[in-house]
Order: sequence, then C-alpha cells, then structure tokens
Amino acid sequence: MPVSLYASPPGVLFPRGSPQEWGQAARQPPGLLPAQCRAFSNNKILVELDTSSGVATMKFKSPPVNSLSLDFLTEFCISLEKLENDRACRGLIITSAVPRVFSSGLDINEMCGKSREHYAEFWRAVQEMWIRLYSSNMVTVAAINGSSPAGGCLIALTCDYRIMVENPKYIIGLNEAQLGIVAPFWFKDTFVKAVGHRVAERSLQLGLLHSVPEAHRIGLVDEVVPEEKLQEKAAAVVAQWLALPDHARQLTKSMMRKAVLDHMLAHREEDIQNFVNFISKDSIQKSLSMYMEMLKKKKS
Ligand SMILES: CCCCCCCCCCC/C=C/C(=O)SCCNC(=O)CCNC(=O)[C@H](O)C(C)(C)COP(=O)(O)OP(=O)(O)OC[C@H]1O[C@@H](n2cnc3c(N)ncnc32)[C@H](O)[C@@H]1OP(=O)(O)O
Repeated sequence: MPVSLYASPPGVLFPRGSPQEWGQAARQPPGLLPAQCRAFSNNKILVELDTSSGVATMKFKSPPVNSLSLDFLTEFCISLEKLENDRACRGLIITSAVPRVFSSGLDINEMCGKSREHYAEFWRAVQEMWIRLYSSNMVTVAAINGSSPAGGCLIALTCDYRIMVENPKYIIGLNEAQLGIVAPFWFKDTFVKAVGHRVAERSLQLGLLHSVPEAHRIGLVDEVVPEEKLQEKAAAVVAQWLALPDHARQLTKSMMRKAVLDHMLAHREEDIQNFVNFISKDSIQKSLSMYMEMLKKKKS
C-alpha cells in the first residue's frame, strides 16, 4: 500500500469539470501502443504509462521552449495528479519533446503587464506544481535533453534524480538574478539540498547558467549521458529505485523533504503576496521587459 506523503495537497488550482474528461479526446487510437501501454495527452504534455514496469514518461511538448505558462502549469499538475492516483504508476520520467530545450522556465509573459490577481493565480500554480512534484510518492527522474534555466532547472531539482544529455550548447541553473529578479526561498532550499550551501550561494548570487560538465561537477545533475542513451539510462535508474519496497523509499523521501516542504506550506500565502508585490514594481517590470527584448534581439 503506497504511503501518502501529503495525502491531500491543496487542489485550489484545478479548473472545474471532471478530471475524467481531460485528455480523453487525445488518447492514442487503439493499436498504436503496445497492450501494456496507456497514454493521455493535452495541449502541452504527453504521458505514456507502461503498466508492466509501472513507469510513466511525461514529455513536455509546448514549442518553442516549453515555457511554464499558467496553462502549462495547470496541465502539468493535472497530469501529476492523474499519475499519483493511478495505482499502476510508481515511477515517472520527465523529459522534453521539444528539440534542444527541456524547459525555459516560467513564462515571462505571465509576469509582465498583468493584474495583481493574475500574478497571484500564476504564482499559486507555480507553487502547486512544486508541491505536487516535491511530495510525490512516485520515483521521479528528470531526463534533461536540453537547456533548462530557472523554473526548468527547478523542475529537475524537484525530482529524485537528474540525468542530462552531454551537449556543449545546453545550460542549466537558477539564473533569476540575471533577470533582475530573485529566486524565492523554496527554489533556494531545493537547490541547496542538491548542491550544498556554498555552491548554491555563489550560483544564485551570480545567476549562473552552468554547462553540462560543470553542472555534473557541482552535483546539480547526477549523471551525464549521450543523447541516444538518455531514455535507457532513465529507465534503468527508475528500475533501480523501484526495486526497494515502496513504503521504505517513500517514508525516507518524506523524511528527507519534510522540513523544506513544511516551511513552504507554512508560508504559502505570504509567499504569494511577496511575489505579487515584487513583480508589480515598476523597476521589476522594466527589468523583465528589457530581458525579453534582449532574448528577441539575440535571434536577429
Ligand atoms: C523579497 C523576495 C521576493 C521574491 C519574490 C519572487 C520573485 C520572482 C521569482 C520569479 C522566479 C522566476 C523563475 C523563472 O523561471 S523566470 C524565466 C527565466 N528563463 C530564462 O531566463 C530563459 C530565457 N530563454 C532562453 O535563455 C532561451 O530561450 C533558451 C536557452 C531556453 C532557448 O534558446 P533558443 O535559442 O532555442 O530559443 P529563443 O531564445 O530564440 O526563444 C524562442 C522564443 O521563446 C521565447 N522565450 C524564451 N524563453 C522564454 C520564457 N521563459 N518565457 C517566455 N518566452 C520565452 C523567446 O523570447 C523567443 O520568442 P520569439 O520567437 O517571439 O522571439
């Protein structure tokens, strides 16, 4: 019997309507998948569950860069909830179907020129995503097949294990400071837990985006593999973790993560207010607009 880490995470995010309706239309037609495979999909995420191994693969498919918009986060949380409630699913591999990018992090458009109500709703969705993934009963592995700045890096850090593809063009890190914004305490805590205080402090203050070998050296990613080995390696890692009795692994995970999770849950509303006040400042809006301009100029 799986042990519930946080039996009933706050489900304030979800839209009304039956969760059963979601994804039905996008189900794979019969015959395309092996008998032990089930799939569901929405606009931004595809999930395939291999019921024989109990492992689901979640693929982000929101081009151009899998940015974490409110819609994306909502679909991500609904997908996580479906898998969490599915007794056939014990492990989850998260990866990208978009070439060269795992996720570009929070969608900056959601943080520019919107109302305070919108910022609050958006931030609650970001929190919800982190709470669900960080407290998941499943074994979670990030198979990072592209660049993964800021919120993209947070998703990877929130998993139990990170494997990244070796590619000189890929970068990963919490670069918020470079945008003139601040990684909130629970981003920082998640990072510190992975790499230690000194490495996290330097990396956060400088807003560093690390190359793959450097990310490996500092412990931000656990393993580096060639692209063609990524899925095989991720499957092997999940299998290794799933070989342990669920209750022992889950209780250990819960124990290791409890302090960070409890801290966040205790300050959730305050964190939303901090975000709304911070992001509404004219100076921050200006920084974000300039950053978006810079991204666009880089292309031309
Ligand atoms: C007192 C303390 C209180 C604290 C309160 C909290 C404070 C706020 C906390 C906020 C935390 C924020 C977390 C984040 O995640 S912010 C997002 C940071 N992300 C980035 O910096 C990544 C930016 N993108 C890139 O570096 C590259 O796009 C990338 C390497 C990912 C891919 O490069 P590539 O060359 O393949 O693609 P392009 O750069 O050409 O991009 C294609 C189009 O996508 C747009 N784009 C990219 N990233 C984003 C994004 N994050 N949001 C929205 N849009 C994005 C880009 O502009 C291009 O658009 P166009 O085609 O229209 O030009």
